[in-house]
Amino acid sequence: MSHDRATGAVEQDTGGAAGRTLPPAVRVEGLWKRFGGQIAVSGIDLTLPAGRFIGLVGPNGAGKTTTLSMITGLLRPDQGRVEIAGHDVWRDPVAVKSRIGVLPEGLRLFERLSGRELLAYTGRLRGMPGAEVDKRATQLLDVLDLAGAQHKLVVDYSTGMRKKIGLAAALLHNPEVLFLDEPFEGVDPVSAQTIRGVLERYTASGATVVFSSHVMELVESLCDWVAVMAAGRVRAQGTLAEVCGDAASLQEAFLELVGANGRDIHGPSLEWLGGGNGATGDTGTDGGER
Ligand SMILES: Nc1ncnc2c1ncn2[C@@H]1O[C@H](COP(=O)(O)OP(=O)(O)OP(=O)(O)O)[C@@H](O)[C@H]1O
Repeated sequence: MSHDRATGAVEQDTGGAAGRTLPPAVRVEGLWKRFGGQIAVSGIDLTLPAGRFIGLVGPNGAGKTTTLSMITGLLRPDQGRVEIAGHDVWRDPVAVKSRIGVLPEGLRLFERLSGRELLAYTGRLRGMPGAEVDKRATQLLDVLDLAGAQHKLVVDYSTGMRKKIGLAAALLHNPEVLFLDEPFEGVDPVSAQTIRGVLERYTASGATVVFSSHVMELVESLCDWVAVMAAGRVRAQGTLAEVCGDAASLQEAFLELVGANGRDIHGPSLEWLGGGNGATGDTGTDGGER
């Protein structure tokens, strides 16, 4: 495989195993999205290989959520194509949706169902046999440490519990590709470890995880493939080693790629900030006590 960090061009390793050539988990060509005058995603190309743990990183407003929404069929692109496991997302939505699991940002759940009922309902929507749904739900609730809360209403779940039940719902039908938007945000370290264990087990079986995150250390420790976005464009994509290049860490490579390295954080604009310099910054003559 060859790779160009600057343009993000990648000659694809197709993930072929034992003479079998797998299509990439995700292939994106010329994808655009505008919101009024704002270009959120600017004609990107992405090829994400199957069977990898893939991190999509970028600063706030880079276009990660918009991209993931278009890839998973939640938001219609203005232009461009998306294929998942060789199926066109917009021409063949049923084939695609049966193959993917999605944990979107700001996940909306059925709040008046219990965690177990939510999984039962998700299984029925997916057309799965009830006994199989029951078996998998019990295992997922157990592994994700939600067994004790399975009969509690989702509305009463904490942020971390909501992420975990959302993940269980996304995994229930054993998808080929799992998309997670900020899965670790608002999650405590114990729950994060649990989620991480489940995802590692899932990818070890040959499935693909694509997740967005701002936490470079996390991406560096979990992912073997990374795509970096900034200002609606893909700045680099490839294996972790390729994207890092000569940089000491993904964090350093990231700052360089998004053009934030050496940015002056000691400029004059916040000179009023910090203790001991006067509460109001009022330099007028009427400064006495009232
Ligand atoms: N529904 C919308 N209407 C208008 N503008 C939008 C909408 N959704 C996203 N945008 C804009 O598109 C750009 C990309 O947003 P997006 O949410 O995809 O970024 P992101 O990389 O996920 O950011 P973050 O890391 O902060 O979640 C931003 O400038 C955002 O303001």
